[in-house]
Amino acid sequence: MKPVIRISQSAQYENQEVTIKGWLYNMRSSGKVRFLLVRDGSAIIQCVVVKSEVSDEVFEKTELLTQESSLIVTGKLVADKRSPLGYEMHVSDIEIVQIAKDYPITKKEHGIDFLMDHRHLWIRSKRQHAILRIRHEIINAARQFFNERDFVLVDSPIFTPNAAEGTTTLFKTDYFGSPAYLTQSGQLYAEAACMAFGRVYCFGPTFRAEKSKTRRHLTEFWMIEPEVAYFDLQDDMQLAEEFVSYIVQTVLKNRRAELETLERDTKILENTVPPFPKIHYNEAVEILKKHGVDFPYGDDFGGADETILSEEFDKPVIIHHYPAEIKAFYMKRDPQEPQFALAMDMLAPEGYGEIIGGSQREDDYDTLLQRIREHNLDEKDFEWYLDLRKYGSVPHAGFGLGIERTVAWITGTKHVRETIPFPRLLQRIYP
Ligand SMILES: NC(=O)C[C@H]([NH3+])C(=O)NS(=O)(=O)OC[C@H]1O[C@@H](n2cnc3c(N)ncnc32)[C@H](O)[C@@H]1O
Ligand SMILES: [Mg+2]
Repeated sequence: MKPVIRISQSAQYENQEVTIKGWLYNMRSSGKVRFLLVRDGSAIIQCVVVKSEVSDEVFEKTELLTQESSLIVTGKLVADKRSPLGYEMHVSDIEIVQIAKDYPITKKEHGIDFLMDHRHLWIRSKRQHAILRIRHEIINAARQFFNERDFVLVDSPIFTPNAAEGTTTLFKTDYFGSPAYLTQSGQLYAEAACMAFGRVYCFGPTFRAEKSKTRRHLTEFWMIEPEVAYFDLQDDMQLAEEFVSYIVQTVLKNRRAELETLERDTKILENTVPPFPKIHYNEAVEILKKHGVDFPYGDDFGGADETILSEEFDKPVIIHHYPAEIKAFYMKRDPQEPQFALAMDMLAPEGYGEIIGGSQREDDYDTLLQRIREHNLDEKDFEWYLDLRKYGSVPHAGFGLGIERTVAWITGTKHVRETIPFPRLLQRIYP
């Protein structure tokens, strides 16, 4: 029995007979030789079938094979400098598991709607596979970063009784006869957790009934949200830049092959190290004016503004001190300039826009109660949240990093629908 290996393990089995279980990615012939590109999810290897070196039965099997047929190949692994993998297999046996008839995604160009309708198959293609591999790396690095710094994972609930990020983008559901809402952000619960553990993070899907059909918006997206007791805005911004730098440098170290598949220019990624430029909202408005944008002072920045702002810098930029009027109820105001909230957004360069939103939280009971009332929120839904300001309240801050927008930037992918396995958009929840 030959060892069954993952293609990515080839280096450990050079000049040995091995078995690989996978699918036919592509095939070409040259007379009495067949070149099978076999993928197993870890990599792709060229398997060479020479008519004179195998039984007629094995060679005839190659005549039956089609794109994405599942098969088990056995043969000798030999070094080959021409192969991106560095190895190829000289086949001695083939077992066909299933012939794939009329696999719909062919090598020709397909429209995006067709590809999205076949997302469950499209994720097998080289580019999509590379993007999702990098997504995995980003999530792994993010968890590693927090685990190495003594953060405790305390996941927030998905069903919630309240709105965290405004009441206009809530998904409402019936919860045994009472209304409940799919979480927009795990933050409020992370604040409770940080009073118990000091420094926490939560990581999960979050939901926004956004009526936006932009390349940056999903209705279900994944967010990782740290929260730290005794942190202020400055601490928050420093944690954010260290966090993003760690993620980017880890991807550069571990996912070169995938970045090459995506033909990603990594210059700006190489440059993503602390410190990041940090500018006040007022400075950001000046930059927009310099670019001839007639920006209404006091507004939030839109996608186009964020693109202009992010293209001013050769690494992510943090904008802080947004007008309090346009920000969430929980944000603390700057005592020196109370018209501004102690908020920050991180914009990725190259026009990818906002990847992080965060702030220092209001820690005074009466002030927070006043904000809840000003925002016409139901006080009883926030009694627990107000308790955090009754029993040992402390300054604290945190942020949320959107996984999909971060994947889009790092992989150089224009639309977030290609950065999540099964995207949920304004007009799509299939497959
Ligand atoms: N713990 C916190 O302080 C997080 C805070 N409560 C929060 O939710 N901020 S945020 O609304 O700016 O969203 C944070 C990030 O979440 C991402 N985000 C936010 N909304 C979306 C949509 N609709 N689609 C994809 N990604 C989205 C984007 O990167 C934002 O910067
Ligand atoms: Mg935001």
